[in-house]
Amino acid sequence: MHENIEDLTHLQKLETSTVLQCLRSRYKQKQFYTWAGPTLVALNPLKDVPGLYSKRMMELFAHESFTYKTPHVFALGQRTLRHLQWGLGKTHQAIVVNGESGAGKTCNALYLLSFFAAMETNNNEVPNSDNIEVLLCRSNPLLEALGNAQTLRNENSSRFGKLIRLVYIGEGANTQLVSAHIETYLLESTRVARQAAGERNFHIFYQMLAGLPESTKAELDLLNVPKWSIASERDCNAMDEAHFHVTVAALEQLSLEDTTQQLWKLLAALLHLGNVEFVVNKEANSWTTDQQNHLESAARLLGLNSNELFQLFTVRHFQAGSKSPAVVRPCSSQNECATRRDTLIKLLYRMTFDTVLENINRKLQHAVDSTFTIPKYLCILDLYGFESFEYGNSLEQLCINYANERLQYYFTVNYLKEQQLHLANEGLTAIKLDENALDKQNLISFLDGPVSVFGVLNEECYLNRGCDDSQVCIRIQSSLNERTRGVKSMPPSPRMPRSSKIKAPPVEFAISHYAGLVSYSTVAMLDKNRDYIPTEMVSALSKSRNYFVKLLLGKDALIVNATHTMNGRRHTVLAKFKNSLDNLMRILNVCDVHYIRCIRPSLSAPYYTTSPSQRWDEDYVDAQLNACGVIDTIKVSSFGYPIRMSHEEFASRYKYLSTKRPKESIEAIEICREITESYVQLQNEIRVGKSQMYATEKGIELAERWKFRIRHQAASVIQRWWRERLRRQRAAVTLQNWWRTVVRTRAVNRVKRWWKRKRSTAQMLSKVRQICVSVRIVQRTVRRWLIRTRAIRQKSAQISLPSTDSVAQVVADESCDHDVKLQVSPKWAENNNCAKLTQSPNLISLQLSRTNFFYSVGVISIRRPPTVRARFITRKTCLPFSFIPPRSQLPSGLTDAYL
Ligand SMILES: Nc1ncnc2c1ncn2[C@@H]1O[C@H](COP(=O)(O)OP(=O)(O)OP(=O)(O)O)[C@@H](O)[C@H]1O
Repeated sequence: MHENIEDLTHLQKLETSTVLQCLRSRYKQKQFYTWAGPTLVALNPLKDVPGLYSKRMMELFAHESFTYKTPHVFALGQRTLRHLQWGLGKTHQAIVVNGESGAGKTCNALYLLSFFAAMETNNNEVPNSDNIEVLLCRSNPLLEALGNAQTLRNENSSRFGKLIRLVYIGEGANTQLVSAHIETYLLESTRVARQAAGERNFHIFYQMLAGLPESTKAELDLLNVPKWSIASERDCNAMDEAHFHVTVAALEQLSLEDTTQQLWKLLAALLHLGNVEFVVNKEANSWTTDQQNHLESAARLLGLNSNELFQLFTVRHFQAGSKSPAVVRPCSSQNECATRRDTLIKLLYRMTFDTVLENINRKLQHAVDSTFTIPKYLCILDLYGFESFEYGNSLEQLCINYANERLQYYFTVNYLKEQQLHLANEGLTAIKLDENALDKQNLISFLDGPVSVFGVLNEECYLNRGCDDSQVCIRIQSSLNERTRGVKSMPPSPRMPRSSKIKAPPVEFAISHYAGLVSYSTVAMLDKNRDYIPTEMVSALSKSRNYFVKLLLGKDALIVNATHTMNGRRHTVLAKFKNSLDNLMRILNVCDVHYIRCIRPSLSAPYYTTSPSQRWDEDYVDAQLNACGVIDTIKVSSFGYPIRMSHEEFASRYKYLSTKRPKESIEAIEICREITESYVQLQNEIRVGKSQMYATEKGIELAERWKFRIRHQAASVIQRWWRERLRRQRAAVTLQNWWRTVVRTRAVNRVKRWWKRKRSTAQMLSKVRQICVSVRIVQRTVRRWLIRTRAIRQKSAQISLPSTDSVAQVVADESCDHDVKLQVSPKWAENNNCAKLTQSPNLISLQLSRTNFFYSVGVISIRRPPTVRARFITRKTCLPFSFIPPRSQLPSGLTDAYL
């Protein structure tokens, strides 16, 4: 029934049982993530799930439309990144990952980090080895080696809280990761000197013992030692050697090679120090040791004198005032010596951890020019989860549970209560909250107020009046009972049951945390809180010949000075922790906080062996859901509006959704109303408040999707219009080209025709010219022939020339032309001199108008040019010839006659 519900707020019945049922069925189906409103519930698969965090998944979730639907750690990452990029809600964003130890906080925080790194690499295309995201991922194995350890609950438990602050600049898609900073909280440094049964020291010791080459081990005197009391070599596992190489590679990649050798030296010194035991010399009223070789080695590695080092552990220095001389006394017990030795071990380890972290931060830090760009922060907080052991909860658990209490309170008050009040003020549906949840506020003041657990512990440390553990316990119990009196929802802290037979003084007090009742032991609590570092220890270290030790101390000396109260007293561990948490809360206050609640399905199920259904422990999960406040979150989130923005911002962002044309005079709130009213689906998701807009994630998702669609459509219209315009332009150009071609073709044809005409006239003229030449040649030839012939005749034959009259007569007879007849009378001819005697005596030619007469040797020829036009036919051969019609077609008047 609840199998496919991806958001617990959509459950019909909002009860713990239905929530559990839904989560269990999803876990069986290997659906490890579920939304609880804006919060992500992450169930620990307890083993690697193929493909769940692959590159392909990252690409899928980087796509916008996936963000709301599918619950996944990448979906939350993408949502947070979008809030940061597009300025939805507050400028800065934070993701709080919490849950109990082994629930999967570190894994989820790392997956988030790798997702943000992948998003950056996508933006930059070519990943550069100096890029922040690359450096961040490289620094992780080093921090894990120094700060993680195997506990009863988790093989790789982070023994420090971590706030990774990613610094971005730019807007929208141009937002870019430019810098980062890692801040740590409460490193469990007691672990370095002592560990609970079945647990291990920090990984780095085992990695070093398994992975260091023999030559280096010999240099550090680490060979042939049967047992290391702070980190037994027998506890080394198969993976330590491989992890050693990863750690060394991380140190190299972060360019911390100089630190590497010093780091091995210092850690080896700590191993040797741990082996130093103390034996009392009653006669001399002093202390000696059987492990002189370890003491010598430690002193050599730390650059100290071995005697001076031993004195630090066995001799106390007292100083009544700043001017009075110090009084020197040997330590009263073996325990005291061991405590002083452990103090040095813890101090050196803590300083090493801080120095490595500082080096990493220096690498990650890039100067951001905030004059032009406002840096935006994306913080990932991976803080230890709520802890409660059956026995021996001490100062560490008190701090851890206090931090969780404050985070939960922040969520309850700053998120739930603030929402309730705010929405009521805005005239929107008010949220009904469980009043008990709000009363948790009182518990914080029970823990850190003036009359409180912290108050008593700090006061005893400052007064230093030699209060024993049970007296401290009684004081705490009475202060708690006094404070809880009259507060109904807060049951008085129960006294731990005492055995009726043994009337032992009380050393345990209990606090009813939001996640359950936890009993704390006051044994050694004051010492832990005091965290006393003898001044002679600091001054001895400052004289060390090892520059690395001096370097570490130089930093810590500053911290020591800075952590003194106004009265000149050193800050206690609790006071320092409270301060750092106050800072953390200040950071969270300026951020939009997103939550990942990690749930471990079973405490006892062995890894890799059981099926998902076997790994499910209903009571255990139920306790964690309550401890994380998931049920409260679901109730509030089902009618909460986590995203807020001003009317102006909303109107300018989503004005595209408005169906009316924008007018300048219209107010932003009116546009907002118009938008929310015109979309039915938005009415319950986005509300118009009196001072600002309220929206759910879903509402913004819908609005963004519609805005995107509208803009897409508008872009399509513009593109279509533009393409149409381009097409028209191209068509106009085509038409113009065609018309110009037509005009040019016509012009060319005209010129061609003109040229053709011109050429044919020229040809005709040349033909006429040729004809004329031919005619002249013929004439000349004929004339010559006539002259020659006449000459021959005159010479050889005795032929008398006919008289001019007879010729004229013949002409007149032969001629049909009356004019000619008239004209050609002998007299007329002679008178008009038209009959000429050529040079040849045998040739007479007579020229009349339009008619030529030739007479020679008895033959008379009358030639009259035809009245018709001569036709000339030209062929391609260009050989002109005149068309001479047959005689029958000759015009009358043209004859050849023989005399
Ligand atoms: N998403 C996951 N996929 C696969 N295995 C996981 C996942 N989350 C957690 N685990 C497994 O659970 C173990 C514990 O997870 P993790 O170290 O993240 O817990 P934690 O809450 O950080 O614990 P602690 O507070 O002690 O550091 C991991 O070593 C891993 O084997």
